[in-house]
Amino acid sequence: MRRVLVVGLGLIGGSLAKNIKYNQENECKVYGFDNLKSTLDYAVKYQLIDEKVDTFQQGVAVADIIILATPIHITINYLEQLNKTTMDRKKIVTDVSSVKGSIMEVAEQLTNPNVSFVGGHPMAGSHKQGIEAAKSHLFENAYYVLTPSIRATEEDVQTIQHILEGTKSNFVILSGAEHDKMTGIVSHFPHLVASSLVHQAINWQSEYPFIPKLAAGGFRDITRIASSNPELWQDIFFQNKEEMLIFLTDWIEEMKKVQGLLETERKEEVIAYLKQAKAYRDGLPKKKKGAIPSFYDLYVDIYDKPGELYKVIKLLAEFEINITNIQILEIRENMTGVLRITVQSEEGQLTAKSILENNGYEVSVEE
Ligand SMILES: NC(=O)c1ccc[n+]([C@@H]2O[C@H](COP(=O)([O-])OP(=O)(O)OC[C@H]3O[C@@H](n4cnc5c(N)ncnc54)[C@H](O)[C@@H]3O)[C@@H](O)[C@H]2O)c1
Ligand SMILES: O=C(O)C(=O)C[C@]1(C(=O)O)C=C[C@@H](O)C=C1
Repeated sequence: MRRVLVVGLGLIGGSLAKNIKYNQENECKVYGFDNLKSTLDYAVKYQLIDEKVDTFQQGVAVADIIILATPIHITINYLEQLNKTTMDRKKIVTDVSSVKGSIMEVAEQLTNPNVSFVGGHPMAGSHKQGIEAAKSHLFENAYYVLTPSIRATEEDVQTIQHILEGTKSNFVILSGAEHDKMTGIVSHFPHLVASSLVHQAINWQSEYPFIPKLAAGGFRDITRIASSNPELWQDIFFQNKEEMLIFLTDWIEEMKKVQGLLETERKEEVIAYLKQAKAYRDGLPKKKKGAIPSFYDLYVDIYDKPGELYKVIKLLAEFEINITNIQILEIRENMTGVLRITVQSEEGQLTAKSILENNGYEVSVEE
């Protein structure tokens, strides 16, 4: 039995712990540590882990594999602690941090011969935080970046991939620098822009108090991520500060260019600008599901209450949405669970999403 320790049982750590516990039950025993007692108690109560440990060091002593799923600066601190810890055998250590450069800088300096570090970052998440938001299917079809340190062997990388097999994510090996450049572009910098758009609304709010009422689909879509955990994102911005500053300079230049186009009434160029953006956005790869033809799935959060499943199905039936598959992904006593509903077309998927959302359900789809 491999002993896996997950440190930090929030959204990401909780999701990974749950996933490993249920997919590797014959191969792995999952230990959990979190410095919030209520989180640790929750993990035990709802069986996201097999056993809790009371201190980081206690967990390290028992573990063969360690997953650090804490805020980035704390993960760096734990790496430094691991370096100083005497160990009787080798431990494979991975993390989930959204920034890899600063983590790898520390990881490459580790001198403890028993620590083999393989950096990790699942490219999926949510604006929610904490163990209550953990979902074992969170990483399905997502890319999962691995950044092995110099000391990690090919076999160590394979071991990490093996214990994470049940996430059904796609592993890709990148250097820390490649990772931070690309995630800076498609994740970190967009976050700053989303928050700045909200600030723009706030700044005009006193003059136009009706603004929030007009904030319909567009504003909500583009600013969803501004509802994320501010401490986490502050950490990400500063850990990837060099790249963020480069993108900020690029963005200001770009905005000045667009400002010029508007001021000088260059309508054709504005159409070309929007067309190019549309073509790129429309062409983003859809998440594929292997050799099986396209599915149109919706993930619906439901409560463990009698009649919940019936209510969802009834709603969709009333609007003549044809369901081709339905699966309860996880539901435990007194806890929210997730329903995966498959419909026949993209149109059906979007209609079902808006029907369910209008009836108070939280729904996500893979776009
Ligand atoms: N949120 C996302 O979308 C996302 C996606 C991929 C990766 N990540 C990365 O995952 C990591 C965790 O983020 P999250 O979204 O799960 O945050 P979270 O707030 O949901 O979870 C963090 C957990 O770490 C615990 N923790 C804090 N300090 C600790 C300490 N000293 N010792 C032990 N536990 C401690 C907290 O109590 C909490 O349970 C971050 O490094 C982040 O960059 C986040
Ligand atoms: O979906 C969201 O809310 C996210 O912000 C998830 C997201 C992303 O940018 O895609 C955010 C940070 C992570 O490191 C990985 C994924």
